[in-house]
Parts: sequence; structure tokens; C-alpha cells
Amino acid sequence: MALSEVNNDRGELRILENLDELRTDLADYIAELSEAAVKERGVFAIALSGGSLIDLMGKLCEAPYNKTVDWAKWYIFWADERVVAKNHSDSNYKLAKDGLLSKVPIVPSHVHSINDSVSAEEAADEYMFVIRQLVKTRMVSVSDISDCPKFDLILLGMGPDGHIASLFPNHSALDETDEWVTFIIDSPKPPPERITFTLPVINSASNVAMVVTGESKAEAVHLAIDNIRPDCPSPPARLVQPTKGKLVWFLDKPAASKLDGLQFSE
Ligand SMILES: O=C(O)[C@H](O)[C@@H](O)[C@H](O)[C@H](O)COP(=O)(O)O
Repeated sequence: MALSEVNNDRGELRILENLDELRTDLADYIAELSEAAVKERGVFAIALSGGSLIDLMGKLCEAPYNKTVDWAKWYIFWADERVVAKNHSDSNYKLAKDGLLSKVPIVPSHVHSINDSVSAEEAADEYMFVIRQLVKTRMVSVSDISDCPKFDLILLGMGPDGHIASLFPNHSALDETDEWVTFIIDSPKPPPERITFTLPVINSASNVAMVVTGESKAEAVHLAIDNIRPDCPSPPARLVQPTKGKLVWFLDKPAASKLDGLQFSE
């Protein structure tokens, strides 16, 4: 049984009994957002991340979703990408292609991955240019309070250090407010070179989902969600605060185990 609770400040918390329930809830959530966006705008602009997220999205490749989702209307982006060849085992593109995109009828020209044959800086600039063109044609919507792209959904994982996308604790990329996409060459988690959406873009999305599982994330989940003392470290995940959009956390019980005021009966 899922324990679901709304926390006004930090978004909606969905705490799932086990990974199977989380996979189903996540697939339902994505399918519903896709349907709503296609109805309203004719397209669904979704940004993926790496890590366990793609595996947790796996139910989308199965019935009924593989038949009911309007895959031809999906436009795919990455909230962050490692600057490696697309066929490299570290590539977030490869992870998503192997685990999801090759299993459903996505239109290949709707898949917007980075240029893997240039430097991290050039890849970030080019990716921003690509997104700018798609904002112009409204394949990606635009925020009405800034000039930022407004993705229909940005899906993020979180590391045990509280990083999201490739925005790591105490890294200057967290302060980037001018660019939509920035690059880093010193990621504490290998590989070192990455591109990443900046916080203004993440916080301009219509929907942001944080998909976080496992006990190793419990402390970071607590620090990201609960009311913490000002002297506690504030992880990057705490800075995910969509200005007008909706934030939903998908957590399993181990990841939620250090949240204040939650007790699970066995
Ligand atoms: O490029 C990356 O390194 C990933 O995008 C990364 O940000 C990931 O989402 C988190 O580290 C959570 O990963 P797990 O869910 O596998 O723990």
C-alpha cells in the first residue's frame, strides 16, 4: 500500500511500499502528464536523467502504456548528460535508448541528445541552441515569467550527496542563472565532463519529478524535504522549487526512512 502525503512547501510526496509499486505509480504519472500535454499543446516535451531512473520507468515499455501512450508526440531531452560517445557505457543517452527509447515508437528526429564530438562547453552551447529553436516553434513551451523553456516534465534522480542532474553540492554551476544549459569538467562523480540544465530551467518546468530510492539517499531526502536548521547542509535537491509548476517526489520506504514525522508499520 502506498502512503501518500502532501507537503505544501516541498511538493507532493509519494512514498511507495516497494519498487514494483513505485514503477507502476511512476508510469501512471508520466502517462497522465503525456496525455494532458498532448491534449493541450499537441506535444509532450520530457527531459530525462541518468542513473536508476530509466530502469524505474521500465513499465512504460509494457502493456498498457506501450500501446496507450502517444509516443509520436514525445520530444525527448536530457536534464544532464555525460560528455562521452553516445555508444559509451557512461552515456545517459545510451542508457535511455537501450532501456526505453528503442522499445517504444518514439520518432527518432524527436530525440534531442547532445553532440558527443565536441568539448563540454561547445556541447552545452549547442544543446542550448537546439532547445532555443524548439522553444521558437513551441515544441517546448516557454515560461511566462522568464524567457526559460518550460518543459512539460523534467525527471530527476538524486545522488546520496543530494545532487540532481549534474548540479553537485558547492559547485559553481548551482549559481548559473544566465544560461539554460551549462557544463562542468570536474564532476565529483565520474565521468568528469558533463552538461546540465541549470536551476532556472529546472524550476521553470510545468512538472518536476524527483525519483529517489534506497537507504543511501535517506539522509539527503531528509535534508532536501524536511524543515532543517539553518546550519544544516542544504543539498542541491532542496533548490528544486518549480516557480509555477508542480513538484512530485517518488520515494520508496528506505529513501523516505529519515523523513520527520513518518512512521511505517511493518
Ligand atoms: O549523470 C548522472 O550521474 C545522473 O544523471 C545522476 O544525476 C543520477 O540521476 C543520480 O546520481 C541518481 O542516480 P541513481 O538513481 O542511480 O542513484
